[in-house]
Amino acid sequence: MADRAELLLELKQTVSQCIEEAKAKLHTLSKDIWSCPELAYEESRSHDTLVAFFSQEEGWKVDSHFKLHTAFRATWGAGVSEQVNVGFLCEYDALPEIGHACGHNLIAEVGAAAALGLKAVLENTHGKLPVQVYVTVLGTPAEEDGGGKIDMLSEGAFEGLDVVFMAHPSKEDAMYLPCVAEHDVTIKYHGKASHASAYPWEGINALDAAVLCYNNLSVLRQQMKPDWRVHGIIKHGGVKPNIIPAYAELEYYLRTPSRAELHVLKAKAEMCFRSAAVATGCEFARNKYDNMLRNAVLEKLYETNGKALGMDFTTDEDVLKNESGSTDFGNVTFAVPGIHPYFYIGSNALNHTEEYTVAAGDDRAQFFTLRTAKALAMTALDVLLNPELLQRVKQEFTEAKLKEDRTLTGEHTELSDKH
Ligand SMILES: NCCCC[C@H](NC(=O)CCN)C(=O)O
Repeated sequence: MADRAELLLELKQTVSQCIEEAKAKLHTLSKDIWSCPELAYEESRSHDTLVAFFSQEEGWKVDSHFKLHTAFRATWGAGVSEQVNVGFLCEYDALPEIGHACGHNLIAEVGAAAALGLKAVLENTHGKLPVQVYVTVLGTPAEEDGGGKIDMLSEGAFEGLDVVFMAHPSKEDAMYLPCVAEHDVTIKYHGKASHASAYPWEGINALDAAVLCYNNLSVLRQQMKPDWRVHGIIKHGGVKPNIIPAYAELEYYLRTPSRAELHVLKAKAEMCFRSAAVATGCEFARNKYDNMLRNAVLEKLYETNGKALGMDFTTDEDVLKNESGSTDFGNVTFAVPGIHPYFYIGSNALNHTEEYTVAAGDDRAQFFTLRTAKALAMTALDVLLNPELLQRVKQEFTEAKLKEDRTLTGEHTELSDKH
């Protein structure tokens, strides 16, 4: 046991050193992505930058345009049977008008750095590990809109992975922040145009329907559970004041802490759409985001490694209980055990702001980004050197998934009976 502990410490020190030695090219990678923000499913340049990055590294097999046009896969390992397949994910989509305001360029850097560090160590263990290891990097586009990981899950991109890691820039270090289930919906109203002054009575005002829909959803909030969310915009409300709008369109996000509750909220919201007018179109998006299935074993390992590297994990109960965005990584956690910690980047700016865009491109973010990559790679080493630990990770995943699935069927039935 002491030998394993000594080996683990030695390998973790080597991982840190390898990532440090690669910091210049990793920074260039991140800055290249940051400087050319691309929207969901349109990340062609970022895809090419990451594919070139791994193609120039020795030993990686790179599949460009993997399952999705702007997704990729890079793999390293012997490809023998009985191996452990460790996955690292890279996100790289930006937000409309404000660029990388969620720091996805840093997510890509963390994934690449952790994979490089782990691979560098594994190349030199010469049989000291109890397992053969395969390292898989998946470039997963369109997290902010559409859910590229969900498309890739349905295409089998995550099959064979034993454990998966990524990390997300934030205003604090956290092993986990609440991630809720979410579904996009576009609501369309078709009316009839007419001159708004000369003969408005001849028109059918689609914008009126949109406004009523907006107000219906606003008053629905009184009957929503406090941790449900409904928020949206009127994307199209007419072209000129003197033309009765013949078309109006709204886009909304519906969110609940669990997959099961989302079903109930969607039903309530749909009644709001339809009661505003005879809604001529109500299209739920192709992909529904799941809540996150946590893994306490991996979170604890990550916390230990992060603290050893100087991370100061938040203990603010408000943040830990209420911070609730969504991510398509939630869907991944129902297929593969994994963690999606958050990391401080040297700024108190809030995600999805122009200030955060500046912070994500600032050199000051590099120290925190590389530290996170080291902690992820070290956490991977923890489970690779200790097969029993990996079994505990998988056991927890199986039990948590079973519990969620029971809730999904049970709560779904119970909630639908009530509404
Ligand atoms: N279908 C739209 C999902 C939006 C996902 C978005 N995610 C985040 O902000 C996490 C950080 N990228 C959200 O929660 O609004």
